[in-house]
Amino acid sequence: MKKTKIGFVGLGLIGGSIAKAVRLHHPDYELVGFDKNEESLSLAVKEKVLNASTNQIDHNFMDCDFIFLCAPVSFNSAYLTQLKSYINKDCILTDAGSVKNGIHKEIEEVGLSSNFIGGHPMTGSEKSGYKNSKALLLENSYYILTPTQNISKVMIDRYKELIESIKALPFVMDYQTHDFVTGGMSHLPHVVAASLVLYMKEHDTDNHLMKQLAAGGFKDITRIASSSPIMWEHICLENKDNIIQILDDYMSILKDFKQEIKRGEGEKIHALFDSSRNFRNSISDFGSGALKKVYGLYCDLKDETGGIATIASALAKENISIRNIGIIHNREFEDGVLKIEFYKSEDLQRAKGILRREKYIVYER
Ligand SMILES: NC(=O)C1=CN([C@@H]2O[C@H](COP(=O)(O)OP(=O)(O)OC[C@H]3O[C@@H](n4cnc5c(N)ncnc54)[C@H](O)[C@@H]3O)[C@@H](O)[C@H]2O)C=CC1
Ligand SMILES: O=C(O)C(=O)Cc1ccc(O)cc1
Repeated sequence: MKKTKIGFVGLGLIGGSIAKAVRLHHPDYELVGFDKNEESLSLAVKEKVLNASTNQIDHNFMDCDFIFLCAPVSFNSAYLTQLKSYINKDCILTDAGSVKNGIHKEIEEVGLSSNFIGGHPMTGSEKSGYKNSKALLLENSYYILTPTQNISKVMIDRYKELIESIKALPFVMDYQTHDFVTGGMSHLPHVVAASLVLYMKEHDTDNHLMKQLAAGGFKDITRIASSSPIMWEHICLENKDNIIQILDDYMSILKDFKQEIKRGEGEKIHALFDSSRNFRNSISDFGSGALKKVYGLYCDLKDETGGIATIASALAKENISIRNIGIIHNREFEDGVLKIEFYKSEDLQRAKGILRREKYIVYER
């Protein structure tokens, strides 16, 4: 029987992570890749993530069951015409781009709509490149699929199966809804994070006191300002109409803050923060969060040296893998608590039992 074959165009953070996840869960699949960065390609071949690499779109892409386009958004469409000659009728062509309207239109123009299902993993990082890619990056994350009107249900189901097999969570929607929703929950926050950093850069004191003294809040909210400028240039240009409308709506909320502060209206300022706090608290950090399906808990630390290590080793002894662990401080937990995330719901349930048995106070939000 023919082995499942998957082609990758662009093997950076996302392409590399998808390829590594497929390799982890399907060691027998044949993976081929093209990237303009030859170092990434040779590393991927050396690590046996790819079976073969190429420095152009060529016969290596023949007979693929899936082809993933994972270059920066506007570069993905550049390869459609070349790829078309290698794509057979059952090949699922997909992308990983953060914006969908451009690629859906190009796909229509090139005549590949019976092969195309847009794809967008709702996970990532401010880092880029194959060297930062990880097999587990996509695990438990939503993975949005935007099928064309012309694609068969059988093809959608095949794509969903692949995504589920690498432990991500497929979520189907039309590409227009995708671009509005990601505009509000991902593109706007990236623009806001960048603008906060630029505010500090341009308005700090001569001896850089803001930069030196910036607390956790500034760092939390601006982590994503370290993301790839080329990626965000493409996203802003491709989702221009949505982002402009969203920025207008956002700026009107900023104006409300400015107006109430100017008027010295304590009650109204309070109401803005209160309404925001209530809504933020209704978004679970775990489970049904907008970006990641994560299983986690908060736990009060005992006041002793090596407190985190004690908890980590109690869980390790029971073979529970920790996805993420760290102390957080916020208004809700003013003294700081330990936030622990797990890969699986069963691990969360077992960890809760173990920690409560050890007399830790455990919270879920
Ligand atoms: N970074 C993130 O957190 C997320 C990114 N995405 C989307 O995934 C796509 C890839 O992003 P990343 O992997 O983060 O970027 P990246 O910069 O890590 O990787 C992009 C890869 O494409 C290659 N590349 C660039 N131009 C190319 C060209 N003309 N031809 C062939 N290869 C080319 C680069 O050498 C690099 O290996 C983008 O469309 C982005 O919108 C989606 C979800 C999350
Ligand atoms: O690092 C983060 O928190 C992100 O928000 C990453 C990210 C960037 C772009 C996407 O299209 C999806 C996710």
